[in-house]
Amino acid sequence: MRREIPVRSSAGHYPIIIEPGLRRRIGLILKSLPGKRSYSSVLIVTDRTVEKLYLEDVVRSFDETPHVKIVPAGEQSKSFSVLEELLEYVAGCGLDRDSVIIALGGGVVGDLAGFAAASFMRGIDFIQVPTTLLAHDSSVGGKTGINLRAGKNLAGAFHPPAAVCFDPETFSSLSKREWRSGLAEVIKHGLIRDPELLSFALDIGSFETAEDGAAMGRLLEQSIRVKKEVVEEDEKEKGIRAYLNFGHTLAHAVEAEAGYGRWTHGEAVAAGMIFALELSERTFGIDLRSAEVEASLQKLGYDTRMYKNLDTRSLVERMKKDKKSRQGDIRFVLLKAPCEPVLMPVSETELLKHL
Ligand SMILES: NC(=O)c1ccc[n+]([C@@H]2O[C@H](COP(=O)([O-])OP(=O)(O)OC[C@H]3O[C@@H](n4cnc5c(N)ncnc54)[C@H](O)[C@@H]3O)[C@@H](O)[C@H]2O)c1
Ligand SMILES: O=C(O)C(=O)C[C@@H](O)[C@H](O)[C@H](O)COP(=O)(O)O
Ligand SMILES: [Zn+2]
Repeated sequence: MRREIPVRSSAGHYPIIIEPGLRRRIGLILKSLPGKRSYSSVLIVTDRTVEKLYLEDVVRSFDETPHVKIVPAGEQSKSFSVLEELLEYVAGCGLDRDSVIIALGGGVVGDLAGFAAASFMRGIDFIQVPTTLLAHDSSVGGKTGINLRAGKNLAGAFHPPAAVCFDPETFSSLSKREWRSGLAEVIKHGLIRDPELLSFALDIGSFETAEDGAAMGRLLEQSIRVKKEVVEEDEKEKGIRAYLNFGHTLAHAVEAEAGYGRWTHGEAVAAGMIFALELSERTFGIDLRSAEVEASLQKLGYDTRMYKNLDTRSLVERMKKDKKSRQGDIRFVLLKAPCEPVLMPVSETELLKHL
């Protein structure tokens, strides 16, 4: 069954389309986008793993063979060197301002290709074709970018996609580890805004259950709705969008400190969320059932304490470079009650005590 969710953005509206088999109809979708003239050139960006699985289906959906750029799979591709190579390729293929870049893959490909589209000729269209559960988060809202040695996502742009096209059939090839990574962002959306989604996601029991069509549809759609509501209200993170960073202050420090790709983004976010829950409980003197949430996460195979093996002072130094910091003051998204996030400073002393 086809589902379509419109998202309001500074560039107008874009559709999120969820439909089994959609990867075989991307060419048609492009022709049917409201208000779009036909694109002069199409370039698909994908990674080595997704290329083998789904590239041919997408390529065949076009009347004329599109350009293709394949990047290595994994977080290391969100780098200046890969971006530079990609942009040179885009220019070499002769794309112009009426061209479109298609990001076929997970969050890494989406963030990288989206940033290439945001910067090439100061901005051309791009379409997200997400193939991981995690990318329900990364494909919506227009945040694009790459990592610097100094920190995660430190170079990037807000550049809303022209469309987001989910083919849930592509999730069938995801490893358990990638399911786990994606579920962490679903749980985040539950924790900050949707208690019913939170219970459903925590009780999922196994990733085999999550793969079941009905359960997957529910996880995907409810989680997308939370993301949509937040980014529609605050596209450029002037206010409530920062709440989507729940668990990320520590997570991004962990990812950079351990070496990009050592932990998946969702694994790091899961640990970061438990840390933020405990910090919230201490700060506000309330019970947010952090121990229960942690037990559920551990049952699903998350290592919620992996940051314990990393140097505490280095983690704190990295957190100072987080985009939410102001004049070196680290700010965390905490919960003052279930589903009631706040953004507030947390002292270094407090962090060093609990890390
Ligand atoms: N822009 C945003 O708002 C936003 C939001 C959340 C996360 N992110 C970013 O997203 C990235 C993580 O995304 P991700 O977890 O999708 O990582 P990813 O893109 O690296 O994909 C994970 C792995 O799964 C493989 N893969 C992708 N689709 C597959 C499929 N259908 N079957 C089998 N294997 C498949 C990939 O090749 C890769 O090895 C991080 O860099 C994170 O910072 C961005
Ligand atoms: O969309 C957002 O805003 C988010 O914070 C979603 C996060 O899950 C995502 O990891 C995002 O890339 C983090 O953004 P950043 O601005 O902290 O780099
Ligand atoms: Zn995230």
